[in-house]
Amino acid sequence: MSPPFTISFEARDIACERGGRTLFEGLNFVLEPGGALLVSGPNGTGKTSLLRQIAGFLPLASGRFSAAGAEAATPIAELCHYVGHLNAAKTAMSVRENLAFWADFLEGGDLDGALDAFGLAPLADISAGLLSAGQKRKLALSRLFAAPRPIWLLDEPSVSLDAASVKRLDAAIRGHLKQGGIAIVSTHVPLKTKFAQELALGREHAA
Ligand SMILES: Nc1ncnc2c1ncn2[C@@H]1O[C@H](COP(=O)(O)OP(=O)(O)OP(=O)(O)O)[C@@H](O)[C@H]1O
Repeated sequence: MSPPFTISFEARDIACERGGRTLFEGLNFVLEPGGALLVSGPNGTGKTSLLRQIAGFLPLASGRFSAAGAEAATPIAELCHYVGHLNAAKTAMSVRENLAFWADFLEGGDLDGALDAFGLAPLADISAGLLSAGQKRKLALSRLFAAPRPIWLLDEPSVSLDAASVKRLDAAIRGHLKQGGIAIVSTHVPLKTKFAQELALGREHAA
């Protein structure tokens, strides 16, 4: 699937239960191509859970997600890149091998673009296990460029990043939106990215 993207994404009447508790219910939003959603709320209100539901890792208690546009027949999970708290890197493999794995697995192939996206080219032959926390996060984010996917799900993507890298992340999200991509982002760090909508999850289950 090559940019520019034409997918729009709808969440209708979404509910989430974890450990027998209802975290949220009746969530609705629509994102057009180029739209970004900021998911906010105190700790424990379900930001990660919502992103994991969209990525297909967590079942819906009710509701449905749907996509419309040229690639709408593709399962939602295959339209998404999910970058969560875990960096999903194989520690014994080099940076390049990790990205090559993802490019292959996601049927992409822009390995050089992925290595350049967050400045990892000089570290290409280092084992991922030897990277610093910030470098590991950059490796996880570089996956966004290993294969084009229209919907980016980013859970606290700036954690461990230095100021220059946060700017790079911000610019990467804006570039994705310009190509018609969609970004759904949970962040406590202010970004220059213009979020079309904000979804503030409630406080009743905060801990
Ligand atoms: N596997 C699980 N079983 C039961 N409850 C869980 C499970 N995983 C998470 N929870 C609970 O679900 C709630 C929401 O967690 P979630 O990680 O989605 O919140 P969050 O808004 O992303 O929080 P934070 O801002 O701290 O990252 C929390 O109360 C958490 O304890």
